Order: sequence, then structure tokens, then C-alpha cells
Amino acid sequence: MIYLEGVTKTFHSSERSYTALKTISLTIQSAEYLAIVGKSGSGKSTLLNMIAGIDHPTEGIIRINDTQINELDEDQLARWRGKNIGIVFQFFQLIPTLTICENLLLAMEFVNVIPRSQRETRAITLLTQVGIADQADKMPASLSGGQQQRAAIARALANDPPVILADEPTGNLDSKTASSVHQIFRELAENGKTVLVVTHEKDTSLKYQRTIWLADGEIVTPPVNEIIA
Ligand SMILES: Nc1ncnc2c1ncn2[C@@H]1O[C@H](COP(=O)(O)OP(=O)(O)OP(=O)(O)O)[C@@H](O)[C@H]1O
Repeated sequence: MIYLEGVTKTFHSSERSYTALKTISLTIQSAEYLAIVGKSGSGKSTLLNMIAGIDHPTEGIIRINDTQINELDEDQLARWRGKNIGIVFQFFQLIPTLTICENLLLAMEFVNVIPRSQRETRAITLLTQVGIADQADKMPASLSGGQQQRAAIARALANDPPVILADEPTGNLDSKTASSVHQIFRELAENGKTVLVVTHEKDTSLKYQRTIWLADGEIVTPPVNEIIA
């Protein structure tokens, strides 16, 4: 379960302070497939970064399963994140000089929870799960966008984290490929992963179990037309 209580994030610079998240309270159950939707600047990525432990809240509590992550220091957070969070980005961010399989193996090496002897088999199993086992020995640049995003999802699963966070994961894909990526996420949630997707997409109703709308750093109830840019 992901639990946020009174989470506020204020960015300070020499000229001004800006509160990007305003006392957000939110509970997300395990195995939910959930969207965070809002227009540009509404605080979606900031919220995702808080849940990923990439950035610290200014105030508030963030508990993920048994860990209150706002109390961890940077080293503890990095170790916790490796085991607990898989991240998928809009532009895939695969390492271009490594094959697809090596990208997954590197993620396992960084975190070092999957025994070395099991890593290669696990990489192929994950690539099979996302439908691109035949691309394992290719370089990222020779794959289509959809195939690269599948590889990035497999990489996010490499260390078997309970939570997958995705920032605009279908923003760079055509609609048919985007639906196949949604299908993979849905199946992951059906199999117990908690999947949170940040998106601008207007057409969220059928894809997700639940949609959280953000505007100006607060959770709001839509009228949809007023919220999406
Ligand atoms: N490091 C930072 N320093 C100062 N302000 C920041 C910082 N990061 C984000 N902000 C501000 O916080 C607000 C929310 O930003 P955030 O990136 O979370 O929005 P978003 O909804 O993800 O937008 P987009 O869809 O364009 O990515 C914006 O006004 C942004 O300028």
C-alpha cells in the first residue's frame, strides 16, 4: 500500500518559493492500476518523485508498505528504491551501448538482490512476458518505440519491485502501441504489482482502475475540460 498524508513540496530559489504539492493525502492499495492526470505544471512528476523517493517532501508522511520513506537518508532511500520501485520513462532511457538483455542485467547488478546465477534466465523470462524475447540481443536503437518501451518495462521489473511508476509512458507511442503498453500494465496489476501512471491523456476512463486529478498541486474532482490542457 502507498500512503501519503499531508504531503507538501515547496521549491525554494533565490527569487521565490513555489509550492508544487499542497497537503496531498492519498491511499493507493496494492495491485491498483492508477492514473495521475493533470495539465502541465500541476505537480504530477513532483508527486511521482516523492513516491519514488527521488525527492523529499517539505512536510508530510509517505509510507510504502512497511517503510516510512520520508524518514530515510539518501543512501537508505537509494537501497530501498532499487528493491521497491521500478520506473518507466516517456523516452525509454535504455542504455544505447548495451543490448536489451544487458540493459536488464545491469539493472539487476546495480541492486544485487537477484542471485547472479538466475539473472540471465530472469531477463529472458521478463522479455518473454512483455513479448520481445526475440529482441534480447539487439541494441535499443534497432527496436521500434513500442519495443523499446516494452524493454524498459521489463527493465523496471528486473528486481521484482512491488511498485511500478511510469511518467508519460505512452506519450511517445502511436495509439495502437500505447494500448498494448496499457495492456501490459493492466496485467502487471492483475498479478499484484501496484502501477501508477502519470499522464496528460484525456481518455483515461477505460484504461485505469482509478484516476486521481491534480490541479495546481492539489487533488481535485474534475470537470475534465477545465483540467486538461
Ligand atoms: N526543482 C524545481 N524547482 C523549482 N520549481 C520546480 C521544480 N520542479 C518542479 N517545479 C515547479 O513545480 C510545478 C509542478 O511541476 P511538475 O513537473 O511536477 O508538473 P507536471 O504536472 O509533472 O508537469 P508536466 O506535465 O509538464 O511534466 C511547476 O510549476 C514547476 O515549475
